[in-house]
Amino acid sequence: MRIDVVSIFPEYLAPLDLSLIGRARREGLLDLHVHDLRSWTTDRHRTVDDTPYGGGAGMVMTPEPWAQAVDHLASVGDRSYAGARPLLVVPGPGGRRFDQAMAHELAAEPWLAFACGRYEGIDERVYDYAAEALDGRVRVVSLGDYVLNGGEVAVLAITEAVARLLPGVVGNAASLVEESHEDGLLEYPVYTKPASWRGRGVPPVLLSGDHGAIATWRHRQRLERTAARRPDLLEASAAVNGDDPLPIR
Ligand SMILES: NC(=S)c1ccno1
Repeated sequence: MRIDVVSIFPEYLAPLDLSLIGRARREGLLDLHVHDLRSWTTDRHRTVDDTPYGGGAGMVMTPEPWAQAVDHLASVGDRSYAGARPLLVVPGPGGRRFDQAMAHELAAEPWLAFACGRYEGIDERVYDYAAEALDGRVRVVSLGDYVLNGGEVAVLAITEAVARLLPGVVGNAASLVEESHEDGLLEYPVYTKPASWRGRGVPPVLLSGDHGAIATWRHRQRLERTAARRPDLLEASAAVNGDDPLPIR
């Protein structure tokens, strides 16, 4: 997978050099290109914003640098990928909610590009321009119903959630199963040595060696934890599957 990120703070993406994502890049599983939007400015101050038409607080990101960034991505597609175009993801509070299902969707894409807005946002005409230049593949995506100062933090989160699903990135693919949100349930509690710690023990079933009993216990823990913390997930599952949210009584 190739990922391009355009930002006025490229150094914000430095954490993508670390840990599993950094190793995936070094092993060629992930081809990451981070671009400074200001490299597509022409004035002495490398300006990327201006006052909003219609008034209001703050500044709006001007369209031209973004259009040149989009043109660069299209030219990369023409030059190196037989005319292919990336799916452009623009993080923003007004976007479609990012979730594990979308992480899988994005992980199936060969090429993602992220546009990190700042200030009060990007001139709306850029979205239309990008849609024309990128075969209509532009998606505004929100991590949640809250406001960040820009898209970079969201790109870090989305990139990690997506890249870890790529074959070979997470050492043991089995660890991706039974994770929270993979099948509509939260994950079960985990324990490790020592068996007795500051007067607290480990559930005896986990020390029993009875794998069937352990699996049953873990599933029940997932159901109970989901019911306690995220009942909405159970209601959504019941609405879709028509099943009793807590079949184990
Ligand atoms: N909620 C998201 S993803 C966001 C991006 C910028 N501000 O909020």
